[in-house]
Amino acid sequence: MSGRLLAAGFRLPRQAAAEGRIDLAKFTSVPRSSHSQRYALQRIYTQNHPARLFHASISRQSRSRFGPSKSREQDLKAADGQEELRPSRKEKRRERERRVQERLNLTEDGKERSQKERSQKERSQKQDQSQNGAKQEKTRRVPFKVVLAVGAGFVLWQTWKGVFAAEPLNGQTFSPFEIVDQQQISPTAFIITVKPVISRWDPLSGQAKLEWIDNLQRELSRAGTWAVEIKQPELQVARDYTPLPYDEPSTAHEDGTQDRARSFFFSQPTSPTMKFLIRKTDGGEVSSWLSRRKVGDTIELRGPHQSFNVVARVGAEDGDKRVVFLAGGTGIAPALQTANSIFQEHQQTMKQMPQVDIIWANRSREDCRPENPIIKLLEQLKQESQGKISYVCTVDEDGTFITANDIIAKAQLESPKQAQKPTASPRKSWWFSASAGSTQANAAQLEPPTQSTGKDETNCYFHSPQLLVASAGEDYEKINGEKRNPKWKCTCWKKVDGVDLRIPKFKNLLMVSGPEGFINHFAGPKYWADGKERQGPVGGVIGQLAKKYPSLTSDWLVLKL
Ligand SMILES: Cc1cc2nc3c(=O)[nH]c(=O)nc-3n(C[C@H](O)[C@H](O)[C@H](O)COP(=O)(O)OP(=O)(O)OC[C@H]3O[C@@H](n4cnc5c(N)ncnc54)[C@H](O)[C@@H]3O)c2cc1C
Repeated sequence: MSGRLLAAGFRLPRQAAAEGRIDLAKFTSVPRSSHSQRYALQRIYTQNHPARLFHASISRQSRSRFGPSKSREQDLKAADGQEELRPSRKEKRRERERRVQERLNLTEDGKERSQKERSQKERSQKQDQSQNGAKQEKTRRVPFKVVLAVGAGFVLWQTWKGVFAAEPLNGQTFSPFEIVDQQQISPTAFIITVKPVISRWDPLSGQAKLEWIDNLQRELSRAGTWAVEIKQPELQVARDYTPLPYDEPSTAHEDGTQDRARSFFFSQPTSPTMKFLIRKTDGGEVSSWLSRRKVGDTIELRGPHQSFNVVARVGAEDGDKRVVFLAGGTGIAPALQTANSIFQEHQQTMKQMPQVDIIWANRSREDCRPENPIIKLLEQLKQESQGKISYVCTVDEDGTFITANDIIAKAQLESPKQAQKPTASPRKSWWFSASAGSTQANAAQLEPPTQSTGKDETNCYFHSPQLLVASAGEDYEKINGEKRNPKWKCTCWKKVDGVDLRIPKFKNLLMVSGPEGFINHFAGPKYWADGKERQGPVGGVIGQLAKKYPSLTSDWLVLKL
């Protein structure tokens, strides 16, 4: 077959060349071995010559014998006009080039795509970055939101704490108390009894709240003087008022002893209520408003505000210490607190209890009647303390005023001449008995001072008259805004047989409480400095007495309330 084809293939171009239709020189370079090239010659021939029919017949023959190749069939079809001719080499090359180009284009496209992708990627990266930035911004914003949320939560919590979760009585917010009793004891004075209002929002149960108030009063009444503020809501002003000693229930101790139950006002000793003795002052903003309150009304209290730690100041050295209290009118309330706290402190050691003498000055006779609950209370304290607490009631109407002689008598002041007289050797306290054997040995036991303060009493906060002048009566450290603990430990030093020992040099107390004029008359005025009312130097009647009786300066502290 190939021979015939070849013959046909070469004969036809020659004939065509003879007829001048093709240039055979062109075909010399065509390798004969290549079937495709030979076929290309045929194509050239048949394209331009009617002899294609011959070619078609040959093709038909070969097709019948071997079956047409696909390309040949295409050619035949093309010859028959049914199909397009197979692509020439050039076309193929073009096609190839095109494909290459396409591929290149593709690559370029790819490149483009990759570029696009890259740019897209970059864009997406940028987007991502921007998103990340946004996220970062978000994350940056999140803490801000968190801060806001925390801040809002804190404010809410503080509000909740302040309004609902605060202690039933605290120094920051006013707490509602209900008036459960009101007792008129004289034309101008009355006692109100209040108990905390129980709200369903309270974190403490009703009973727990009452117990809390009970414990607070018990704790405070053992230290010294304290007061709470009562608010006048219409004018938004508040004044200090002194709670009366509360009813003390019976308490059992580990050593088997038991404190007696004390009930000043109620048959039932345990009554978690607070009582105030209030005098209505003409034109007074708060006292007048309080006098118009009825049982069932609500008043608002803030505190407690502790002032003098009388137990720490008077001490319990030998039982020979004295407290003289000059009280004018409602000034009896801190006098009762003082007597009660000293009595509480020494209930188990009555021998060491200082003598407490109260001189109560009143304007009207009515205030000193035995039916007056305050007189009853004083009487009860007197009896329970076995005379260690005593009281005298003076009435202006009767012309019985407190005089300088009363102070001298109660304080048992001695003039220097009397003081020079030989006296019995002083009784020894447990501090002295501890140093009875070897003073040096016991000195070490009692922690001798690392720096010798010697006789310098000015460093002793509780017992120094010099430090007391500028004191605002703040004997307690603030804990959570409340004054609860003694502010300073006493660092008084006392020389025993030439050795400095850490022994508090206790002082007698001469306390003056009442209206401003009363205090000014007996102890001289207080003064204001740095927003606080200071004790000021001792003046008035006591100041005059101190000139005559030096022991009033050396052995006594004058406290103004
Ligand atoms: C620690 C402490 C504890 C206290 N404890 C008690 C207590 O237990 N019981 C008690 O009753 N009191 C107590 N007081 C006193 C109490 O705080 C009040 O001072 C008292 O009740 C008078 O207050 P008020 O608002 O009624 O009178 P305020 O309005 O303060 O008036 C006081 C006086 O000044 C006069 N006055 C007021 N404004 C004027 C003016 N513009 N011009 C001239 N005169 C004026 C009034 O007529 C009145 O006589 C205590 C005080 C302190 C500091």
